[in-house]
Amino acid sequence: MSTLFSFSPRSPHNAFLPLTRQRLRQRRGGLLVRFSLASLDFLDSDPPLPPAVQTFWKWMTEEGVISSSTCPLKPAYVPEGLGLIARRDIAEDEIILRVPRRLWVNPDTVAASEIGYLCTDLKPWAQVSLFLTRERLRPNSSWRFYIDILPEKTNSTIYWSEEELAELKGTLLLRMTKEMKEYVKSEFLKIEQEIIRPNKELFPSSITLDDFYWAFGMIRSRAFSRLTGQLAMLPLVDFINHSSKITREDNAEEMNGPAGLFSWDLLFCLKSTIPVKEGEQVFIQYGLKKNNADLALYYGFVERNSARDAYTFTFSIPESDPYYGDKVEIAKENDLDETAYFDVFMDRPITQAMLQYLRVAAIQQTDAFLLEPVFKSSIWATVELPDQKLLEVGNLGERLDIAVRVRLGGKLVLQQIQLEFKERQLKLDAFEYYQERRFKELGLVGDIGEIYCQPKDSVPSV
Ligand SMILES: C[S@@+](CC[C@H](N)C(=O)[O-])C[C@H]1O[C@@H](n2cnc3c(N)ncnc32)[C@H](O)[C@@H]1O
Repeated sequence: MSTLFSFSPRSPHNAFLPLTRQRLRQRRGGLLVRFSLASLDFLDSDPPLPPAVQTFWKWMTEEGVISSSTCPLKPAYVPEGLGLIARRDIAEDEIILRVPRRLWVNPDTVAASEIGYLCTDLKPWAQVSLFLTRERLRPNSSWRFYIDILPEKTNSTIYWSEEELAELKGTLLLRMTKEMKEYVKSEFLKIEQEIIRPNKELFPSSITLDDFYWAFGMIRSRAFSRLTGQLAMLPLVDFINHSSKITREDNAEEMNGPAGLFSWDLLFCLKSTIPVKEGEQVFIQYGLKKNNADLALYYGFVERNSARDAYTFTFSIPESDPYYGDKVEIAKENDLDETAYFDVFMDRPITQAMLQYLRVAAIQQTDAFLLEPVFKSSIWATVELPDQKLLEVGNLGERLDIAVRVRLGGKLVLQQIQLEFKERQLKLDAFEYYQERRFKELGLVGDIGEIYCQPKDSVPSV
């Protein structure tokens, strides 16, 4: 597999060269089938679109998914890579694409394929990853026109080199990336041993971990799952890019409808949630709840918007806790677990759920124990803002820019949390302790703290 980014050990910042159009053209070579492109004049573009994209568009036309006369969209080079441009004005909530189920790549597609019977015990993402990896290596794959338009990689941190990942030191994004890669690797090793090696006739080309990472990255950055209920890669729909200007997520619906000349099928329908003028790019919202670390991990970009700056705290109730069972039970009753994750966003208060979880976890411990991890000097020693300066200097390249913004976002949020906890610490004396409240409820403690040996109501008055 060729690589998009070249590295020079003497110049670490070369690792972060931006993805230029020239590079984009190189990555999507692919097969140019001799379709007549006469009816697809609207695909003319400067610079010209890669042959693989033209072939793919033609394929979609032949499949009856788009009509060159009525399709409101065309593919084009945009700052986000490839994207969809309006060929005419588009109205709010107008359906702009309909992709029939027979063209979705999902666990049903895998089940119906030659390797389907081998994949029944795999998780949906692993099934589709193995399928995509295999189809990519098969010269005569019936999915060739789709696979040829998929990029070789994105800027998702799962594709970053060790040198690039080193820029994320101290961030949760680094841990999330490493854990995710470890998880994918362990699934791959199992699949390799139990499925690929014993079935060489079905897997004639060798499949590497990097091939599997590629497929996983494509799924993470392009698959849809909300509507179909199961993960699905949706050719054509997955040309759509994200914009922070889009504030609605209800961009799709499913319906039965015509799917080609003589067929009827379930259709995945993509809508534009805002009106778009002819010539403008059509966008969707990839997830309002995602923070910048999520965006970097899944899609390989971040937003320059402090509302996405977040720090994800991971809290656990230790098994050694004498009240472990009770506490986990309370957590589960509140849709949490022995380990819980809480995003804290810039300029937004800490959520009640996080404070409640912490209180439960700390019952019968001191408040200092509760807060200690947050104030640990090893964390705070790094909480100054040299990254702000780096951003001001600018011209960092795409990946270093992502790393610096995620680091800085996390640090700013940690600083905000430190202030918030300090303020709470000052007010601690005025707070009622859990035990105190419980004792009051039981009548063992009075309003001003007087202690009774028996419930107050049963204390005889003298
Ligand atoms: C569903 S694909 C969209 C099509 C993609 N641009 C392409 O060239 O194939 C998602 C990928 O597009 C890119 N992308 C989408 N929205 C973006 C944005 N707002 N900023 C930067 N990159 C974006 C990222 O590489 C992301 O992983």
